[in-house]
Amino acid sequence: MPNPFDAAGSDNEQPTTDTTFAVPLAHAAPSAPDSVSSEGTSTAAAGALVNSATTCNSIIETTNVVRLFGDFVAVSGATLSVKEGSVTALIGPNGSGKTTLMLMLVGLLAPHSGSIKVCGFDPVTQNHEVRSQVGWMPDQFGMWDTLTCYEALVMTGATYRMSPEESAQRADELLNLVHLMEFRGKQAHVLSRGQKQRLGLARALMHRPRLLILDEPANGLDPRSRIELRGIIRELAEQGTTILISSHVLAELDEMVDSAIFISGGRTVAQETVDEARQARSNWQVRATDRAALVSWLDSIHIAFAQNTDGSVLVNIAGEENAARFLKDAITTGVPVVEFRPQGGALESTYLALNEERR
Ligand SMILES: Nc1ncnc2c1ncn2[C@@H]1O[C@H](COP(=O)(O)OP(=O)(O)OP(=O)(O)O)[C@@H](O)[C@H]1O
Repeated sequence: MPNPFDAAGSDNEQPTTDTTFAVPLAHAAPSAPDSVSSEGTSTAAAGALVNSATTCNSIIETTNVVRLFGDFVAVSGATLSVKEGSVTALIGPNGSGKTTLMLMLVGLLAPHSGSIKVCGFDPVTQNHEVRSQVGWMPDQFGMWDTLTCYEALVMTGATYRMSPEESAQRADELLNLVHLMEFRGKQAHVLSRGQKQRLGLARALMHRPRLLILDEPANGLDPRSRIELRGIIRELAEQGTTILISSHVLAELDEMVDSAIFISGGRTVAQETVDEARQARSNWQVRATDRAALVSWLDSIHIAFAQNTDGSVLVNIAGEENAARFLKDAITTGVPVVEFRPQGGALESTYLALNEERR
């Protein structure tokens, strides 16, 4: 039976690649710290897999999670907490361990040490419970290529023990949501990369998961589809779905998420809200129609600045309140400011600062 989670491979495989879809719904016991096999891990009795949740404040809690591949430490200490109902970004450079961590959260890889709780359940020993509540969209699309889009979704519904009627209805609802209705009867292999991403998202949403984990979902999407994806994510969040999303496009995340977890070298290094990140920004770009007047005013108030090639200047002001005061003073003084904005996105600033520290 197809695996809606796209099972991870063994230690020698890249775990993000979909390799097998044969997952019985009643599972065998785990043998951590090996990779959780596609044959599954939980001793939970097979039953309806569609989300029927209890509530908790932190939907994800991890403490000192470590994952090795042979001698290589891919995740060396991940400690994080994701609040129920939030949209949280997982941000880090290439190879920092984001996918490995996500695979452990969804129960497709077992940690070597540390603890993981996803809505109170251990993804290894309570794999069945975790899967019933989590929708997982891997960064690489693996779909049963010969199935049509509609069949692929209905098949996913079956793996979650949804009734044929419910699966059929949900499949059409989701094909509409991700704008793939015109491909409903087309085999998945004819889809473009971006269309496959969208089908992957629909698949992850089939069982109305309480928690959605998305690994670089915007990969391969055109600008319009990216905007739509942001809309879908915000809408799901408004409906109460908790979302953990990894992406390298930080400017997009600024608009999409409430908070971010930063990971570097396999270790979680910071967690902050987007509001906090905005507050922490200190580089502001100012442009005036009369540049000489701007420069002379900055000199008179002893504010250091750097001149940009586009005619604007860069000033360093700590905190948004000070920035607002600076702008008010400039205008009151008669400096003809036409542009005043923070340089770089909120999360980008934190990301750069954190990675600068590590250099
Ligand atoms: N199955 C595996 N076997 C050996 N090494 C692995 C395996 N999976 C991941 N790694 C290594 O673990 C590290 C973390 O990989 P991971 O895919 O989690 O990073 P990432 O942060 O998701 O990167 P990216 O942003 O490029 O997608 C990398 O150095 C990677 O080569």
